[in-house]
Amino acid sequence: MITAKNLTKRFGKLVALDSVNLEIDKGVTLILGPNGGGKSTFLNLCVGLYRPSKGEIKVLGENPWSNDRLRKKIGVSFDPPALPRHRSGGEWLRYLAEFKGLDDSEVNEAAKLFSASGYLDRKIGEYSAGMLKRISLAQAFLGSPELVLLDEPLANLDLKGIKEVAGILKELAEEGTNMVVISHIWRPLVEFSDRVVVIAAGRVVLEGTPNEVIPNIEEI
Ligand SMILES: Nc1ncnc2c1ncn2[C@@H]1O[C@H](COP(=O)(O)OP(=O)(O)OP(=O)(O)O)[C@@H](O)[C@H]1O
Repeated sequence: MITAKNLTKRFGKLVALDSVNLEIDKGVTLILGPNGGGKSTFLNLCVGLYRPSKGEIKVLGENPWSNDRLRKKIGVSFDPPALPRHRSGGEWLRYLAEFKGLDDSEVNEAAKLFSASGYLDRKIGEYSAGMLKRISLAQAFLGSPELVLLDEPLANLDLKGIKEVAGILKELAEEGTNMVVISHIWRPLVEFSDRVVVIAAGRVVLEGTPNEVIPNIEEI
């Protein structure tokens, strides 16, 4: 699904990702690692918001940089969610549905999935952090994309919400949704993850099945 070859991203003198070679297959891949390690930078390169400084990245066989055709095929939830404050959640999801060539009914389905239907008419700027997260998750799964990338899907949710959303992600995984998930709250997600990748200081430092990787992450 995703191939990175010598993928490097610099911000001025800072090397956020340093010659990363990584192959992400179908299924669920969990990306872990310390703050500032380069995880979100990797996600931003995957969705074409950043352009590599060196090396290359291919997502579903395409170069993601400024690639609207690819953006229509994938779903993404950022952290913090980057959503327009003066629009309602419903307006934003309908705008995205139109961009992706989807029917409006998909908006209701995605909102229902994350229990966000009750506030689709309210302005995003009025949402609590948890409500914002649910709309952002609905955005990611809108129209059942081939690949969904999630940055901290469990952040800002209360304990009940964490359990609920982890359960939904598990069901979607079992139905065959391909996901790349960055999460500091990894315990509820690891049981249904196929692979775990640890990125620290701009490099992939561990990679394998959960059984191979999790026992070795104490120091992260
Ligand atoms: N747009 C940017 N401009 C300048 N520096 C950036 C930018 N985005 C990220 N960085 C830097 O790149 C490094 C990696 O950041 P990144 O957000 O990818 O880490 P992360 O692993 O997602 O961290 P966290 O777990 O805290 O979310 C950090 O040193 C960060 O300050």
